[in-house]
This record gives sequence, C-alpha cells and structure tokens, in this order.
Amino acid sequence: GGKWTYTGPHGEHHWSKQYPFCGGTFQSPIDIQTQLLSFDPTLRPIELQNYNLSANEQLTLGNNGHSVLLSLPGKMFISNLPHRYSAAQLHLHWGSSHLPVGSEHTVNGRQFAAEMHVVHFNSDNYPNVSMAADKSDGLAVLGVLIEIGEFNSAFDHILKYINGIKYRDDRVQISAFNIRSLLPVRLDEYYRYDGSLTTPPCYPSVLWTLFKSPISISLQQFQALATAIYSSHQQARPPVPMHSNFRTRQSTDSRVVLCSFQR
Ligand SMILES: NS(=O)(=O)c1c(F)c(F)c(S(=O)(=O)CCO)c(N[C@H]2CCCc3ccccc32)c1F
Ligand SMILES: [Zn+2]
Repeated sequence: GGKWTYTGPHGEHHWSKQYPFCGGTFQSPIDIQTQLLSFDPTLRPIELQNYNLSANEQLTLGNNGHSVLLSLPGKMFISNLPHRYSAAQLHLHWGSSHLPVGSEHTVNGRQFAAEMHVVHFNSDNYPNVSMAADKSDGLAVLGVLIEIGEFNSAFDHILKYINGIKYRDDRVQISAFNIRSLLPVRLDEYYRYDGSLTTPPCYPSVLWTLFKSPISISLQQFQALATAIYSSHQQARPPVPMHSNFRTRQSTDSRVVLCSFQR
C-alpha cells in the first residue's frame, strides 16, 4: 500500500487527505455496544467451504509494511451470504509488547489484545479482490477477537515463521493447514454491520462479521508477534518496528449492529 502509517504525520487523522473515503461514512472499526444490538433471526451460522487445506499445499506469508498477511486460495469461500465470497487473504492487527491491546473492534469499550481479519471478495460479481475492494457488495471480512490466554497451536502454524518475514516485502512459503482451526468454535454467534476497510483507501465496501467468541493465544505468542516485525525494509535505517497497527473506532452514526444470537 501507499505511505500511510498508524502514527505521525501520515497517521490515521491524515488519511482522508490522500484517501477521501477515510473521512466518509460507514467507516470501520466501531465499538460494539451490546445493549444496542438488534437480534436478527435470519443471521444463520457462517458456513465455510474448503477451509481445511492440506499440508502439501503452500501459502505465501508476507509483511506488506502494514500487517502480516497470509494469502488464501480462492477455492475457500463463505457459502451462505447473498453472494459467494471467496477468500483472498488473512491478516492481523495487534498492540505492543508494553501495551497488549491492539484489536480494531471493541466490545462495550473493551479493546482486545489483537484481531484477525479473513478478507473475502464477491466472486459472483468480480474477478479478484482488487476489483471488488471499492464496490458496495465487494467484500466480506470475518473478524476474530484475540485475547491472551492458552497457547494456540493453530496460530503457531503462522507464528513459527514470523522471523522469516521481519521486514517490509519479506515473503515466505509455508505449508497450508486447516484455516478453520484459527476461528472460534461458535460460528453461529456473531455481530453483523455494514462498514469499510480499516486501512486506506477505507472503501465502504465491507460486510463485517465479527465473531462474539474471542480466541486465545499465549503471552509468548503475542510477544513474538508484537516484537518480531518491522514496517521498514531490511536495509532501511532506522528500523521501524511494526506494532499497534490498529485504526481507532469510528462513529457508528445511524447504523444498527445486528447480532445472530439472543441474550
Ligand atoms: N482491516 S481490513 O480492512 O480487512 C484490511 C487491512 F487491514 C489491510 F491492511 C489490507 S492490506 O494489507 O492490503 C493494506 C492495503 O489495503 C487490506 N487489504 C484488502 C483491501 C484493500 C484491497 C485489497 C487488495 C488485495 C488484497 C487485500 C485487499 C484490508 F482489507
Ligand atoms: Zn484488518
């Protein structure tokens, strides 16, 4: 992406100068206020197809200067949305080793340690994620809140390679695994609202599904993520550590957040 950052002169309060949608409506992330949720019985459990990738497939794990991204094959898709939404990539947002709060969405003001986003695009209507990214029905992102607790062996499929992608534009090939294992057990309990990309260009093109149940990773796993990665190229001086790569919560305006569960 461009030269936008999360802090400093190119930080989020300046994004709208170069990326006008960032100053627009339907922005993400937001604070989920559970007292204001509207239960919608038509919100069925999320159905995922072909998430169980085999170990002899390879995926590209990369550092694009803004996040750690894992490329995903288009054969993975969500099957019970208004269109088929095929997987493109997953990436992470996290805090820092001194301040382990870095989720983008918050729940009743609570910010979690980190957040994972699985980006899908409407493959019924568009040939790829870049063509879909600025269309109102273009993207569907699954959000998973991450808290610090038990060691997460599924997450280690990614974190064990973290030292191979320390610098911007580093990429490594990793063995694929069951991407479903990164998600919470309960795919039937989630928040749903219309929002945007949380990075420039901030297109209001995302159907957000944020699972109610957080997953946990261990403190050691979190520290590895929070301390191993740089936004700068390997030869750049000084090195710029990548942490706290989250956008602050945006106004909900007149949007109503739906939920798939009661109580
Ligand atoms: N939080 S978020 O909104 O889900 C989110 C990010 F946070 C994030 F950093 C990225 S990025 O790494 O591509 C940085 C630049 O957009 C994306 N990219 C998406 C949307 C933009 C177009 C595009 C094209 C190909 C692949 C992925 C994407 C993103 F969607
Ligand atoms: Zn994201």
